[in-house]
Amino acid sequence: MSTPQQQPWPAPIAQAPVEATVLIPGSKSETNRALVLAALATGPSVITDGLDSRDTRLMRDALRALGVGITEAGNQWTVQPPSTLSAGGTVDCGLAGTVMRFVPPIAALVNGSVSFDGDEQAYARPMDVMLAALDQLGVTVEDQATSLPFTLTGTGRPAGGVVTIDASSSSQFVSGLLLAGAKYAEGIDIRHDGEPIPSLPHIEMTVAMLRARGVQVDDSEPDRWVVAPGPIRPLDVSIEPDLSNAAPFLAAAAVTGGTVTIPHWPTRTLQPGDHLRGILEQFGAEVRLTEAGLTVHGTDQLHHVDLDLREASELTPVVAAVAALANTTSHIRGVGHIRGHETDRLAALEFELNSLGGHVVQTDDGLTIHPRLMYSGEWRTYADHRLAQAGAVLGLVIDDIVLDDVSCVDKTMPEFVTLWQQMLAGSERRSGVAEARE
Ligand SMILES: O=C(O)C1=C[C@@H](OP(=O)(O)O)[C@@H](O)[C@H](O)C1
Ligand SMILES: C=C(OP(=O)(O)O)C(=O)O
Repeated sequence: MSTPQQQPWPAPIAQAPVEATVLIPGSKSETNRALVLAALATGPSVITDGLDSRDTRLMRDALRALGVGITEAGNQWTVQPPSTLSAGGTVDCGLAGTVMRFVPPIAALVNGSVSFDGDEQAYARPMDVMLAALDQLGVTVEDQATSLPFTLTGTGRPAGGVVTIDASSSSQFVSGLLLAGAKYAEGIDIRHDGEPIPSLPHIEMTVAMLRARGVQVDDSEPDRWVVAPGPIRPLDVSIEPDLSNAAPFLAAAAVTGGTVTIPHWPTRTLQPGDHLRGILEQFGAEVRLTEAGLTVHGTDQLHHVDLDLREASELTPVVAAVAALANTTSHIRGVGHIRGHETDRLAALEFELNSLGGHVVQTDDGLTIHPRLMYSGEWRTYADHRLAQAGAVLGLVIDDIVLDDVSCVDKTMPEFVTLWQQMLAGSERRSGVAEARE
């Protein structure tokens, strides 16, 4: 299906330490969960400050293809669930994990067929676990497909009950089944059997958002989630800023010795991006959470780190970029599954950092990063928004880094380039660099 046009981008160097306050748009993970739950609810819900990006547009269009009414008026979207979900549609998943893992369990509620496709690159992302789970639930998966594209045929109301899966390749398999499970006749009893599940905070976010809508979820046993059948209450919600998308901006403060504030940083949140506070401290930055938001102040020290990022694996590319600029060798562990993210992120980071002069080695479950003097060159982004963010961070302090394609930021933050440029322009004005150049 259609993919965005490639757009090369010379990543701007920081002429001065960055000094900026950056407003970060809404959380992808929260927005797409809020949309799905609103679509399955017993009445209309209003979502305020939802993220408007490719992944959430794909989700809105996917739900519309199933007959859900969604009207958008500025920063408020009203979601009107249909009395019955409709069959016959095609869902474009793009490269969005949340669309390809959250929508099929809803399609299981349709009496008839729904087809799923996506970017060619999405065909490589793990789907086998979800398709096998749906098969256990009585949904027909045409041609026994194990990845995108595929067609599902449901009978209207799956029985539900016990489903045993190995979710070690993505927490989204558990979240997807949880989100729809209350609508199955017997609810759902998900049991994980395998290596540890990554990104557990994202599953906790799913559970919390279900409970906020009156759904009973028992997660008292490790690796087991039991959802009672029942209605999902409509709920009007405001979406938090996307804390993972704050990563490159906060990293900019750390690597340039500047100061960046992100307003509206929640004091309590289930977003794994909140781990950035501890991570940046370990790199040697000063981190303060006040009423003004989260402020990161870079010091003249960039320490190496030894981090298990299993819970917050989507931070790996930006963390790896910072680590490549640190004083000595860093280790990132617990993220073997990100080989199945937008691209094989471990291979991509190893290759790209090494091609700029770094010395990075993949391990079974992460990266060993030996900082070296790095030099100008092309940074390939592999259609991965977080690779683009990592390249932008490096470009702040290494001359002439050119991203082969920055359009991929549309996935979760279409305004990335504008916000990045504003951050740098404001910093130059404050430091007087801009005037000195004129
Ligand atoms: O449920 C979610 O919203 C997400 C779960 C995580 O997926 P994995 O468990 O596949 O890492 C995360 O990396 C992704 O960006 C968003
Ligand atoms: C892994 C990510 O996305 P997705 O939701 O497509 O899995 C990500 O945003 O880093």
